[in-house]
Amino acid sequence: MIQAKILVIDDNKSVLSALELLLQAEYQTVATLSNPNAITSITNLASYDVILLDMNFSAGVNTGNEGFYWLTQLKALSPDASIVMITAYGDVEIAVKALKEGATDFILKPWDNKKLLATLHAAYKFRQSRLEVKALKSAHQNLKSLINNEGKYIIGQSKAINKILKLARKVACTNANVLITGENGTGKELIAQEIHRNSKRNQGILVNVDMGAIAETLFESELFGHVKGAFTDAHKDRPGKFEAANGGTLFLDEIGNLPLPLQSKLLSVLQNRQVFRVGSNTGIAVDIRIICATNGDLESLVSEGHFREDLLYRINTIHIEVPPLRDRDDDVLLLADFFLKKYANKYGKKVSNIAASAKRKLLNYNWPGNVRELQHTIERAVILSDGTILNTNDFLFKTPTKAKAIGHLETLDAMEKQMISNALERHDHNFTAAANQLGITRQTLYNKAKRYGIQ
Ligand SMILES: Nc1ncnc2c1ncn2[C@@H]1O[C@H](COP(=O)(O)OP(=O)(O)OP(=O)(O)O)[C@@H](O)[C@H]1O
Repeated sequence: MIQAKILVIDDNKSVLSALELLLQAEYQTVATLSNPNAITSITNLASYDVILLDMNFSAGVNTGNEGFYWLTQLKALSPDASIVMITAYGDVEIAVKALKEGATDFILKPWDNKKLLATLHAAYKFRQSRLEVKALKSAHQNLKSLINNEGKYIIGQSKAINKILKLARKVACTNANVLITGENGTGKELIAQEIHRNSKRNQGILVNVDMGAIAETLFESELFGHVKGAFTDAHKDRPGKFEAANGGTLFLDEIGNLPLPLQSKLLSVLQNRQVFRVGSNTGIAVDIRIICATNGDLESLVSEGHFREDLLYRINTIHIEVPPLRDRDDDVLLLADFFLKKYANKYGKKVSNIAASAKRKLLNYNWPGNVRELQHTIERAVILSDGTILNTNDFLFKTPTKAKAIGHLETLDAMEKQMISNALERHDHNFTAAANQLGITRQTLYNKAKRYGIQ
């Protein structure tokens, strides 16, 4: 017994009972309707998988026009149903018209039981595939919006970040290739996400390829895909990242790692907008926008002969340079606060603030690992915290803190204040050690720190 619901609409009562008898043996639910005007009163119409619809209802009329009318009504009320038309007055022309107007199939009266059952079964299968495609499409759509909006937004108020965001949003609506450079952990990937999110391609996905994480032997197949048998482990056809990013954006991180032979292949893809899977001579058209990133100096790689100059010019139509965090003082505390709230919430901690002295410590630190290091520092401190405030002791740095330049300070007082602050940071607020370094007594240091409001 097939777990499906069939509705038969025909004004001829003997046809209805014959069909009901035949179909009840095969299908779980069979309903009949002799007057099509009553379809609007069927509350669960959309739950019927297949509707078998007669084409003539008024006595003496056999044009089929009534059937076409009810076909349109049913399609509007239950767009996913498979509708099979049935008539005693059919010809090829009517059958073609019915299919064009959305019927799934067409049956002539008198019918052959076996053929009718086969037709209805095919119509039922067709409805199932249609529903599956619909579900997959919606899952795909959800997945895309999940990938594109991981909730990672750029936090920052420094001049540098504002300038970058302005530029990123400006170039987003074009198809220009973008090169993002900057030290590790400065937020290059977030900027690529921001560009994609603000572009017309945001209905497609942003595919991320970290060239630093792929073994060199796999580069080609990862990027361009392969066909079955192209190499020993190629057991089946597989699309590469270029094809996966079709209609969206391809983010090539650590582009400096791309070996020279593949640089030529990348250049050719960018020029011809088609990819060839490894082992295939058939080009596949791709519509993608490329964003590349590197923490290295591509100009130097070019002069050393490790990077193609023509490729560099192709990928750097727009160049975005992200400064290191140590040069974005205005962002440090904003980011620290953002990560504090994020991780306090994630780990269910009460901590909600950073002490003024600890803030100074964060500001005086060099952040060689940039925002990623700040993020991990705060996460660690939040996990280990017991109270509501993070103190200097919660931040332990292995590398030395940066000494704030004092050359630009204009008064002796300002210089002294900065020197005292630097010494205290360096010695983790150990007053004896800081006083030794400055060549003053502990008490003098204490008095001066108090006078300058250094805690
Ligand atoms: N301005 C920012 N606001 C919020 N989070 C940020 C910001 N910049 C970086 N991050 C976070 O810091 C981490 C590192 O950022 P991202 O991966 O974008 O840096 P990257 O420059 O691409 O690093 P790499 O060169 O190592 O690939 C990520 O978790 C990211 O979410």
